[in-house]
Amino acid sequence: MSTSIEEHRDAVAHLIHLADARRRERVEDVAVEALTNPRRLAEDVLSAHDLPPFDNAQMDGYAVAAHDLAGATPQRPVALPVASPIPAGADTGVHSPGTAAPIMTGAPVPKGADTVIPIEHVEPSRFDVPEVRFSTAPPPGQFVRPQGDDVSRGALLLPRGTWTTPAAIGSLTAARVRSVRVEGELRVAIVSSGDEIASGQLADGNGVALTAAVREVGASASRHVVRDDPREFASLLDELTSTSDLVLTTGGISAGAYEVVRQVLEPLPASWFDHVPLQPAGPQGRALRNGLPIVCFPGNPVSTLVSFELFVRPALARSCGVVNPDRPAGSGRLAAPLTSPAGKLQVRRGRVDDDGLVHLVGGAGSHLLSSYAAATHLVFVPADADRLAAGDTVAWWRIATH
Ligand SMILES: Nc1nc2c(c(=O)[nH]1)N[C@H]1C(S)=C(S)[C@@H](COP(=O)(O)OP(=O)(O)OC[C@H]3O[C@@H](n4cnc5c(N)ncnc54)[C@H](O)[C@@H]3O)O[C@H]1N2
Ligand code: MOO
Repeated sequence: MSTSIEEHRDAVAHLIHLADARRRERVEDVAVEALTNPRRLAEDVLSAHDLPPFDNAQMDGYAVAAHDLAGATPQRPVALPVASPIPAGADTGVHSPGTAAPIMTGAPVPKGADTVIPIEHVEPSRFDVPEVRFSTAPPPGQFVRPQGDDVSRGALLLPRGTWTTPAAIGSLTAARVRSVRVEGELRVAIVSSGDEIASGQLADGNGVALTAAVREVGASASRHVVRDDPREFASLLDELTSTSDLVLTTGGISAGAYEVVRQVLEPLPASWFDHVPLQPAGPQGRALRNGLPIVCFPGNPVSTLVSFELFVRPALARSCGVVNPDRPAGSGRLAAPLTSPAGKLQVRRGRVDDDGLVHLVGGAGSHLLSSYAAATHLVFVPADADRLAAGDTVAWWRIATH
């Protein structure tokens, strides 16, 4: 009895779990500016500074001492002479009592002033006048962002386990943290096999596509090409054992005479190479070699990408901390009839229109990569159906993100 799609998916998820454990064994110091992919902080980060670093204005307006405006009303406004203006970037100065100093958003509030009056509440609403009037008594502290309001010196800035999102990186940079200790990245090696690829007769479309797919979920990827030579493949795997957490191979697993991936890996104790009831991407494989998890995809380009979507992407995205690791799923009515191999789950490429109708894009052939590129959805035709009529309901995953 052949392995079910679910069994293979679960076994691959276990391999990715092992890959994730390899990743977690490593921590490294990384420059904050180099944190392009989200990483997990491996330790608490404390702030060495108050943020904001000084009391500063929240509004463009006038800095005053609130007690100078005590008793101000529209009927009895208080007039104050205008002091020197304070732009953002100025040093913290000293406020002259009984004056109002023009102050810009973010500029340091001078010692002795405690309140900012927005320019629109000042009469006249201008900075280039010798005197201004105020017709309300503000509460002390109004529109002043106090030193240390966001985080105070010595306090926890970001706890261990935080993902380095743009906000986290911004926060670290604001606190002048230059590098942080983070958990290792999940390093995925992508190995394309085949003399036709190694010689350049065909371009390594699969390797480049998988590299992009792996990076898209936040793992790091390296791309390698080997000839149909078992020794070359084995020696590359030896090398990858210390530099990678997971290997994805493409090609070399079916029934031909030069199936290098299968030849090298199938004899290993934990290996499995067989077909799952799926079209395309029927032939599949997996192995564990010297502790290195390896997932093997068929070489046809559509088969490779469908394999990645079904068997690897959800678990890999979960390991990389993606909040919604599964593709958005739904269902809709077919725009036209189709036929499908009985007994196999068929995965077609499609688009869903504004009315929810599902249109197939291109044929079922696993070499039709440009139709895959034109599609926005994977469309699933159940194993128990060998034909469907227009109007029948099919399930889909939305694969387009742009
Ligand atoms: N006698 C049988 N032949 C085949 C069977 C079968 O069951 N019995 N299965 C077919 C199916 S289905 C598939 S899928 C392929 C899988 O074969 P492999 O995984 O061994 O892949 P290759 O033979 O190496 O290549 C298949 C195809 O893909 C092209 N390819 C390979 N690598 C790349 C790459 N990196 N970039 C772009 N294109 C690539 C390669 O040139 C071939 O055209 O086996 C069928 N045969
Ligand atoms: O399963 Mo193959 O992946 O049909 O082309």
